[in-house]
Amino acid sequence: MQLSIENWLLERKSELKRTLAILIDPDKWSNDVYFFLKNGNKNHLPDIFLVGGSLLSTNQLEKTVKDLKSLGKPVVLFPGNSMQVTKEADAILFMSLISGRNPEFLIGQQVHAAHHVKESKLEAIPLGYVLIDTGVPTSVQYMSNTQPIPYNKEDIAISTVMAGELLGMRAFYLEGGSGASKTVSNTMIKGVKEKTDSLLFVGGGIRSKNEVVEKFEAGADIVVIGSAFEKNQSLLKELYEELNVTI
Ligand SMILES: CC(C)=CCC/C(C)=C/CC/C(C)=C/CC/C(C)=C/COP(=O)(O)OP(=O)(O)O
Ligand SMILES: O=P(O)(O)OC[C@@H](O)CO
Ligand SMILES: [Mg+2]
Repeated sequence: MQLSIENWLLERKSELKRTLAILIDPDKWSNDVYFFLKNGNKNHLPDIFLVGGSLLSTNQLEKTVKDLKSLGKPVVLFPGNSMQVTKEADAILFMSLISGRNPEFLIGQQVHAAHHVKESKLEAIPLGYVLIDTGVPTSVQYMSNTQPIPYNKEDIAISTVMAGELLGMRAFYLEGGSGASKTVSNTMIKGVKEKTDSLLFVGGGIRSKNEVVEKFEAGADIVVIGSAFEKNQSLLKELYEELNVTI
């Protein structure tokens, strides 16, 4: 029987395998990037693709997901709003922005999406999204109209994740937002890790192989790279060749 995406990620976690995710913004998806991935070395593909954006201004979500699916890797929706749902994906991070206090992103968007998600039979992974202030405002902060957790307030981040877990969330996404000027601190990742066994995604501003390794060593189960891959697709090759990140 095929494992659900969540169980597959949990199995990798229990085997201490590091999972590298590439975030694809459908607005930036192009045939060039597609053929680069399709024709390149299959060993240099990430373990999993996330697809989403805090704002989509093109109608390319379905095409992007279908193209990515053809590469043979799991494709998981990482939706910025209720419109970013398509049954073509393998799963959806069904998330609530728990670092913020905007009801629209705590529960409003989820209510809008609920029927569509159920009917699509997508696997939904209940996830707490935790935004950290890394100094420069990000799209997600602006679009969600929420205040991120202060950079050095590990205790707030830890309590937020604990509360999410008590509410039944099974995964957390700790991040500074796309293109963050600095990454979430290793101290914060370690602190959160000590208090939860749930799946931990870490992203935002991760640009180099050293940062990828650091975040895994601090406790990330899944490290997500978006902007750096958009700028330089060969980054994947470098990461796999020099770091063996998944093994
Ligand atoms: C469960 C459903 C259907 C929706 C949940 C909606 C919520 C709560 C979203 C959380 C907040 C949010 C807007 C997250 C977006 C995360 C994301 C896909 C970021 C990608 O980066 P961008 O923010 O688009 O960055 P750029 O502007 O740099 O492209
Ligand atoms: O684009 P970057 O900075 O890599 O961030 C990826 C993801 O965590 C954004 O939500
Ligand atoms: Mg985007």
